[in-house]
Amino acid sequence: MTKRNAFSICLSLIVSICIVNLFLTVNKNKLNSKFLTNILFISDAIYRFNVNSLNSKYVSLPSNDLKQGVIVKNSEAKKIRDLSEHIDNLFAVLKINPIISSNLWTVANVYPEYVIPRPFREEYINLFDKDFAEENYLERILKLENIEKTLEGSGLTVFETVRVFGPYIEEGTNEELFSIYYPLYLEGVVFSVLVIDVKSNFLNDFIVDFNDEEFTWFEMSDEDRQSISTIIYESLALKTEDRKVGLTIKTSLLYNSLAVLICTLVIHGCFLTAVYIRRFYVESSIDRLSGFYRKDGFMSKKMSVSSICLIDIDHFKKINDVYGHIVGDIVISEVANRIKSSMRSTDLAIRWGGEEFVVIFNGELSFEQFSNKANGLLSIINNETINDIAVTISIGAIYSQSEMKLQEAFHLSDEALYESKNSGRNKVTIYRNS
Ligand SMILES: Nc1nc2c(ncn2[C@@H]2O[C@H](COP(=O)(O)OP(=O)(O)OP(=O)(O)O)[C@@H](O)[C@H]2O)c(=O)[nH]1
Repeated sequence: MTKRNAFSICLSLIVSICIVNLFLTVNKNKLNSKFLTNILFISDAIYRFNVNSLNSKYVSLPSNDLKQGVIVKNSEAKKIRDLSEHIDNLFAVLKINPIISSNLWTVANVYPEYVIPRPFREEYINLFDKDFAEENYLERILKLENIEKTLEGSGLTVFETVRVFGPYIEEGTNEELFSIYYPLYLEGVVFSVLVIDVKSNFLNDFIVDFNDEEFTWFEMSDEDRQSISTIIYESLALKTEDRKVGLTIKTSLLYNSLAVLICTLVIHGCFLTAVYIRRFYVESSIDRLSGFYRKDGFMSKKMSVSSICLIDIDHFKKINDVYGHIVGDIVISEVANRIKSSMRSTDLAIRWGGEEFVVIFNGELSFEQFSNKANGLLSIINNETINDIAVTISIGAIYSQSEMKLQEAFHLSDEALYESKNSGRNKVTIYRNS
């Protein structure tokens, strides 16, 4: 593994850990805020039900059809509140609440002498007949759940009288449930209790649904599992500032590691692709014969330069004609090699034409140094033959204190080159531009 690869993997790993942590934190907050918002929707729906039930009319029993959906204590109730529509509405609203949704089991409104459950189950008739034989239905619930009959003197707000009980197995149906008891008060005195029964798995299902929507892998923590009643009570009953809102939620180490691994592979893959694309781009911009950059990449660039040399092999056509094109190629390649050997890493060489090259000198360079470099190029070629051929070059150069566009520098160098060629070749002509 190369150093660069190892570095990329380490960096990808660190970035992935940060991304996964951030993702989980953001979504944990999102889950808790979704939980709280929907708890408040439940409160809201119950409040509306309360108002509606206070304003509902009374209907007579037993002649009314309503009796089918009502459990009446010893047939004593002669008049009951007509709550069918409101309780059906409440049931429908709770059914689409993401916290409860398909886990909604029963909604029941309990009055002293009658109970209106939705859905109506035959098992409830026996249950109420047996358990509530001695007392009226409401009294029994208030006693069992320790709910205040009157608000006055209790020091509690209406919301704080809510009770959450569970999990327990419901007699008759054998369903494992949580029950939320919501007492309804009129002028501070309780007149009814609304009971919402949900299957015990509701909170777990809420988290699973969230996972499906948000691609998270949250699980209920043991802490949450043991305190579902408290969590629901605190969210429903307490004032915002008193609420310790929130599910603690956990994530498994296995899934966390998997997420980090996938993330690392993706980031590292992107890095490798970027390196590959860059290499492809660089390689495709290199001239194969000389190893210099190709001219096309620089034609469009609005590059600024100060000093450049334009180098042209003398009588190259003759070399081609006498020794052949292949030898001509060898000469081009060797001339390029020799130029390259006298360049600094900051300098840049471009094959500008067939046997014409441009060398751009970057960084600080005095005129004297520049002139020495140009003359050095001349002698590095003419000092030693190439394939037993005496090869010379001519150079036209521009030396400038200030920067100018590459195209402009090239034109000036071309004029200088013309002078070198006209004055016998194997020469350097430098224009100074101040
Ligand atoms: N072998 C070879 N020849 C090339 C290549 N590219 C261009 N040439 C040839 O280079 C020659 C350039 O000749 P000219 O432009 O007339 O210049 P010259 O003969 O060098 O004469 P001066 O520049 O005036 O000294 C042409 O014959 C081109 O065919 C190449 O890649 N390989």
